[in-house]
Amino acid sequence: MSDPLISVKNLHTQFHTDDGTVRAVDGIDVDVSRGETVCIVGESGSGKTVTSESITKILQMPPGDIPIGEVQFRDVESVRELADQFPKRVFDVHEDDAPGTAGTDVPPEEDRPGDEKHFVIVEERSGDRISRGYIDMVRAPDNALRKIRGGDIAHIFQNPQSALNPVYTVGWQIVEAVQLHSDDDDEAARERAIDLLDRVGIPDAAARFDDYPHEFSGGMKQRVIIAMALASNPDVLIADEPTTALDVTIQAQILDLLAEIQEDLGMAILFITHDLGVVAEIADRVVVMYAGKVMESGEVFDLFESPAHPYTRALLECLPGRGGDMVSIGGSLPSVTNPPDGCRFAPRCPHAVDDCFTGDQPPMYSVEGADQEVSCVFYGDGYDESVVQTEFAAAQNRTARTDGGRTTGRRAGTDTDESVRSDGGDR
Ligand SMILES: Nc1ncnc2c1ncn2[C@@H]1O[C@H](COP(=O)(O)OP(=O)(O)OP(=O)(O)O)[C@@H](O)[C@H]1O
Ligand code: NI
Repeated sequence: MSDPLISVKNLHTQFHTDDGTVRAVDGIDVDVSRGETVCIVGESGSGKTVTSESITKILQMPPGDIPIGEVQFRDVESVRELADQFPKRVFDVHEDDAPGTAGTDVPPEEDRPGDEKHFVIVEERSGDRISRGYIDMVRAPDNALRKIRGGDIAHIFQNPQSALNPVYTVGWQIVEAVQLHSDDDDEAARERAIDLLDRVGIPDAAARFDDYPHEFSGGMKQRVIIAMALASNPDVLIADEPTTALDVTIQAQILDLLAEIQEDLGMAILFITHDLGVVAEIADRVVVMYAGKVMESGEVFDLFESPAHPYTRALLECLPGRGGDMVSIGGSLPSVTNPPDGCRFAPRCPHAVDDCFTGDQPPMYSVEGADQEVSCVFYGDGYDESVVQTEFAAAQNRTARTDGGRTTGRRAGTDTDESVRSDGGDR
């Protein structure tokens, strides 16, 4: 299997505020491969935007800070290009191994202190040519990041208004984006801009070239933004709620457009949304975030078919047409400056047992028979995962019955502890 194009590893993004350190993203892993759409989904405040902005460091730093973690950009062309310009670190090359199976000896991050300068990591060569490696965007200096941002990795945002300059024509703004990444003269750039407008479905593109942003509807503006993002032929598109401001019909059209473009160009898309309906439309893989942590990740059909984490189940039940009513999840996100021990979702989880309230967030366990991983103690040894695979709402009722109504999350489910633990973790 080939490497993902983007590998977010153990990312921690914090904000130092007067009220303490906000742990907005608290050790998450996300992979995105070429041709793949990965959706990060979660409630408001779960850390989706901060994650996406940490990847290319468009995040304001300070107040933002990334004390731990790597964002590996594994585009070998970019690695070669930057390796020529910046100091690079070469790790052991296993030339004897069969192609594509070479092991690497890249030490874990904590064993590479003071290595900031070496953000270009070469893992493998064939002859003199770099064949495998990555750019660690967290450590990359601004001049290296500028090459990648808007070129190899493009961002689109929720509000097209703010991304377009009202005083310049739409055509001119795309020409500018084209020329930023090519040597095209004005004539060639103009032609390319019209092609791009046409590509994103602006009717009569040549005639609209000289129009100003205010002459476009919201949906058409978002198409223009996508055209600008495509101007550089990016390998990765990061889209943060790009359709949230649009009405449903237009939203569906924009999602179709992105899927189409992806099929044509084979780029990787990281798509941020709080809307599981949108996820169902476009995702290949899903990452469910909650309070700065990943609760569950997996292939979209598996995850919708059999959500593993109680939080994912709760989110899915909020979808109209599922589980009857719009059930909203009781309670609210935990404190971001002083998060609880154990699973971040435990205080709101109807299945929580004592182990859910101690230690760190549970590790990511593989879900048997599915392409899915879940951070929930019930998937560990000695637990029976079927306990959490009941309907969320039903489980809530049952908890209320056995508990005589739950006043604190802390004791929820303790009187069912014995039935929950299955000896030796038989399945
Ligand atoms: N500049 C900042 N200073 C302090 N805290 C911040 C800052 N930016 C974000 N946060 C906090 O980080 C956490 C994650 O925010 P983020 O914007 O990533 O959430 P989100 O999942 O994108 O939510 P939404 O769906 O509302 O966009 C929140 O608690 C937020 O208040
Ligand atoms: Ni956001």
